[in-house]
Amino acid sequence: MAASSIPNLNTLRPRAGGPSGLRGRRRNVEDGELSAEARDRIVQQTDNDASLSRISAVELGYLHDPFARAFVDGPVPRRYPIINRGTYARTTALDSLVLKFLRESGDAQTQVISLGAGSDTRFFRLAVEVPNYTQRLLYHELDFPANTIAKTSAIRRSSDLLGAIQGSLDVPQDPSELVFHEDGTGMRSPTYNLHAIDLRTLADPATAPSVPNLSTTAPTLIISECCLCYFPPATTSSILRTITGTLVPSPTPVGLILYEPIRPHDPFGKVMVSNLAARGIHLQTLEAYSTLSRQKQRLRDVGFMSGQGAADVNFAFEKWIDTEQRERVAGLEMLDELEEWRLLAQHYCVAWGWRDGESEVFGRAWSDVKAQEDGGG
Ligand SMILES: C[S@@+](CC[C@H](N)C(=O)[O-])C[C@H]1O[C@@H](n2cnc3c(N)ncnc32)[C@H](O)[C@@H]1O
Repeated sequence: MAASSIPNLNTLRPRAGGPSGLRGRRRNVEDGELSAEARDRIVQQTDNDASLSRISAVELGYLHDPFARAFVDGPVPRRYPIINRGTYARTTALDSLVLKFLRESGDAQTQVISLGAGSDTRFFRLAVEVPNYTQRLLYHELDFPANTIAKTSAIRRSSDLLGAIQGSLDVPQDPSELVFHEDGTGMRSPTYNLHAIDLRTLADPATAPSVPNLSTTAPTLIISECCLCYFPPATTSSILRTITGTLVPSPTPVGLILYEPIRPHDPFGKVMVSNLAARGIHLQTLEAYSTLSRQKQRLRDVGFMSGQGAADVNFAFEKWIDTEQRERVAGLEMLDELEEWRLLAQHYCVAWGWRDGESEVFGRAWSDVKAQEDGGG
């Protein structure tokens, strides 16, 4: 397993003797030992791990995703059963929040801004699964140039990815609607847009780069799936304030979905933190937003005042996914240690919050989503 394969459900599994465990590691990589470029590279490469986990879950039948393979060449190692289940639960949980928002929006134009999207396939899956929504959806993915260049090149090579984008356009035949940047770092279209932007440059609204094709008025869903956790808490708040204050200002409704690790202070959490440190990653948000209530408070602090909710992945798997699907997933692979799955899944959370304008689109979409209280099962 690659040393850069962090941090998701895969490598945070605290199995001391296992391939991703601590045994054999003599010391952690201290922050000061790495240059800023080296630290950025480690963070960029976390996408590779997310992508490999997605493919493992797809190939074993957990997820249906005809696009996951388009971003990775060669054989993909099979992940542990609890990791595959985690990838399934996380993807399904986030999908359900996204779909509730799109469904509730009806015929209105909508927008998604996916921060640190990496090789994420959500837009492409939506384009084929719910094409009636994606024709009215402006979808923006932001990541480091290193990752958007790779994704742009994969899109150019893949008739399936291109077909999904073209199929989402109202006028699929018009080639002028789909433009690849000359430098190969991204692309734009009336639906799918890929931007090479270092998110830290959004922290200061005065110098933030423009995001082409961004609507200031369409109800907007921001997704951070294991991304904002890489920044200091003050930087994540500034980035979110720039988006909600300058790029998509009030009264446009804006919702946010976060997926990131939590609970660093119990024995499992401590190993999780050590595993990350051994690879040169110090997640500052993990300390600051360590519980579900702290996650909800942070959402309020950055202006998502109309509503907030949070749940760990174990809760989302138990309460959001219907019995039939859970039984299907349970039948795919033997899960030796149910307790290990629960522990792992309790250390990742989905948090969501919104600022509604008059339309109250997020309130209608999300107010009935089952949230979890801290300490609750
Ligand atoms: C763990 S990966 C998650 C990828 C994707 N969201 C998923 O869940 O499959 C984290 C992503 O955040 C991106 N990222 C982290 N810091 C970033 C920054 N400063 N600017 C742009 N992207 C960043 C990384 O490059 C990487 O693609």
